[in-house]
Amino acid sequence: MPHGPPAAPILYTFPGEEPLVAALAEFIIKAQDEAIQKRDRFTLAVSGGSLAQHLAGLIGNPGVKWDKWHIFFADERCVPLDHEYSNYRLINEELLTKVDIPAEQVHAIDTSLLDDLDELADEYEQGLIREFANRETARFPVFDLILLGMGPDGHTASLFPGHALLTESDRWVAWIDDSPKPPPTRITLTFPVINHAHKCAFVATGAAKEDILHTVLDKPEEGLPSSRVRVAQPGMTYWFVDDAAAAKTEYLRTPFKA
Ligand SMILES: O=C(O)[C@H](O)[C@@H](O)[C@H](O)[C@H](O)COP(=O)(O)O
Repeated sequence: MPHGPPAAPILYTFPGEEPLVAALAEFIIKAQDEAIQKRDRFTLAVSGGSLAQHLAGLIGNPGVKWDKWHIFFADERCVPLDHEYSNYRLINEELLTKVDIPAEQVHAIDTSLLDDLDELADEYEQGLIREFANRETARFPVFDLILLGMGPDGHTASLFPGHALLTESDRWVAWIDDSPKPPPTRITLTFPVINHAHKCAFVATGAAKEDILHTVLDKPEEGLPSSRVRVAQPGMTYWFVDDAAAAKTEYLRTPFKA
């Protein structure tokens, strides 16, 4: 896939949770259909946090072809898979246990490597290489869709403001042991991987996000991690936001159309 400079993100706003959840499901299913048509599979990376509950529109949705889905984690906390902090546990409880996705198509971290973060991140990267090798010729894996959240400090995945990882240009998966949001040890996809996706979509809701959304969208020159998500063309970056989170941003709204 040829990659050009990134286009400006597209902002969709919704009056509340319900229409946002419905629109997000429609958007994901469209991305799924395009991917299956071209590649007969749908590769997705998901974050933790509140994102999981915003995926509820996929449950029981006849448009979803679960057998074609291959799910990775945009970031994961380095804890056992049944730990309260585990992103896998969260997505599993909120979504995966309620749908019919083959277990081997959900790529959790290898928790036998929790004592060696280098090995853990490397093994996760190997999983990406196994998934994407021979399917894409690009230098980086090209996910069909990456779903992200945004923290109140502007972080996304486990890419935090001011962290050395913001300039990582080589690794696909990196680890950190100094996350300001607990727990401290995490692995994360890096910016080159995120920005090579076919599509990347943020979901941010609630008044607690209004200030940071204003900074991230209206002042990208401040270089906060969420502002650095700019998918290379022909890919695109999207924001799914409720009116409460969008209260302060002056960024141009686009009417939603899947
Ligand atoms: O594992 C994590 O901590 C997340 O991947 C993180 O990047 C999250 O998406 C944001 O902190 C937003 O979280 P909320 O949506 O819960 O505010």
